[in-house]
This record gives sequence, C-alpha cells and structure tokens, in this order.
Amino acid sequence: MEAPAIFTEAEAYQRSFNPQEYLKAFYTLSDSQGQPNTFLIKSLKSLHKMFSLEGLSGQTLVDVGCGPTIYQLLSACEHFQEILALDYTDQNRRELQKWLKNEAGAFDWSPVVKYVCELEGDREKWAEKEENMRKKVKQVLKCDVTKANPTEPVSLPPADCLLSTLCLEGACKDLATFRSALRNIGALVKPGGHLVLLTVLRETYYAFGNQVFSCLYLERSDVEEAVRAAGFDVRFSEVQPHPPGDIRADCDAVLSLVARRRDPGTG
Ligand SMILES: C[S@@+](CC[C@H](N)C(=O)[O-])C[C@H]1O[C@@H](n2cnc3c(N)ncnc32)[C@H](O)[C@@H]1O
Repeated sequence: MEAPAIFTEAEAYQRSFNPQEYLKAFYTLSDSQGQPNTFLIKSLKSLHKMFSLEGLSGQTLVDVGCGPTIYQLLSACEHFQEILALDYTDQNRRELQKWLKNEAGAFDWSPVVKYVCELEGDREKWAEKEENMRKKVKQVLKCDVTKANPTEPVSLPPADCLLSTLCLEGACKDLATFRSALRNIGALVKPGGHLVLLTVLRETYYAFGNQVFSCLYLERSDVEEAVRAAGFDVRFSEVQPHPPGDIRADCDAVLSLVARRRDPGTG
C-alpha cells in the first residue's frame, strides 16, 4: 500500500470518506482475530492523562475534525460543560448525530465508554457517561480548517479548550498549510485556554474499506514549532511509538500534546 498520488484534501473526504467503514476499521476495542486495538487503547489512555492535567477545565470545548467519533470526548466531557463538534464532511457529522440522538444503526461505542470509565475508576458508570455526553454536545457544525474563520459564516465565541485528533495531518497537504490551519483553529480558543492534540507522526497514508487517504508526514518538532508559532506554549508533549506491521496505516508514532494559548499582548 502507498499514499495516493495526489493529496486527498477536504473534497476527497466529502466524496469518499465512509464513516461506517472508518469506525469498523479503527474503533473496535479488538479486531476480528480478537487482537487488542493498541492504537485506540493508547489514544484513550493519553486523552485520559491529558485531560487530568491541572487547569484543563472550563465552560466550552470545541472539537475540530471530530469525524464520526466520540472516543476523543470521553475524558474531556468530565471537565467541560458544553461541547461543540466540528467537521468538514456531511456524512461524518450525520453519523455523529446518529449516536448523539441514539438512533437505530448508530455505532456501538459502549465497549470504549466502559474502558474509559474503568480508567476513571468506575466501569459501571458507562451508561451515565453516555447520557452526560449526549447532553453536553450542544452543536455539530461544518468547518474547514483551511479557512481563516473555520466555521464561516458562523462566528463562535472563543472556547476554553480546543481538541483535535487525527485531523490536521489528514487535512493539510504541506507544512505551510498545517501551520496556517493551526493558526486558524487556534483563534477559536481564548487566551489562557488550552489546545489538546493527538497527531500521528511519520505517516503518509491510512486506509480502510477500499479507500486510501493521504497524511502529511510530520516530525514531533514540526508539530511543536507550528503550535508555538500559532501563539501557544507547550505544556505537555509525549511520543508513543506505534509498532510496524499495522496494515491500516504506515504511522510510526503518536504525539499527544497540550498547549496553552498566550495572551496576544504578551507576544
Ligand atoms: C482521520 S479523520 C479523524 C476523525 C476523528 N477526529 C478521529 O480521531 O478519529 C479526519 C477528519 O478530518 C476531517 N477533515 C478533512 N479535511 C478537513 C478540513 N479541511 N476541515 C475540517 N475537517 C476536515 C474529515 O472529514 C475527517 O472527519
């Protein structure tokens, strides 16, 4: 398998990203052979760790490039009162809404929710957590991270926290676009507010069903420098290796990062 010849930007997602296939390939706790999904488990542990850091709480959290998933919000939702979920593609927002509205055919997140409840100390609270999450997600909106105002024509009040998992490296064809997308989404958070990122490193593609999507090849330093240049101070940064042999992607590590937005007045 190799990366597509032309980088798959937003319109390719709208045209061919199949949310159900994506969920099946990446978001069950174990695969069809019963092997644990270590990528997902590590992501859940990292998110739990990052959202346990001091100061990661407040009124609103915005999730950029949410896709059809909720795993990234499970730890976050304990610390914020309201959540806004943003994504470019209609079908991903629709799939997320299906779960939020408890509609028939929605993806079954309960094994993942139970796992996160266990990390938080009480597996039995999973149904309460699902209910809580459904109440907290107030809006699901279209966004484009390449736009100066990603939610144009809607202007959002700045949030206390911005979360983005596995989005920018798929949405940005080169480092200049990645850096400018970080500035665009960075403006959605208040000075003093936080940015929480989960980013794959050294990946050029990921695949599921019969689709292959491009990924911007990033080193840890590329991400950290872009975060600083977007006006944030890095508070936490951790790289976890991803073992070779995963047929779904050629990623070699995952970066978990938390940064705080500087007051523009303080440079
Ligand atoms: C790999 S999925 C990640 C979904 C989810 N955050 C996760 O952790 O699994 C990448 C997401 O980025 C979205 N996306 C791609 N280009 C975008 C853009 N220009 N602006 C906003 N979202 C975009 C896609 O629609 C897709 O949902």
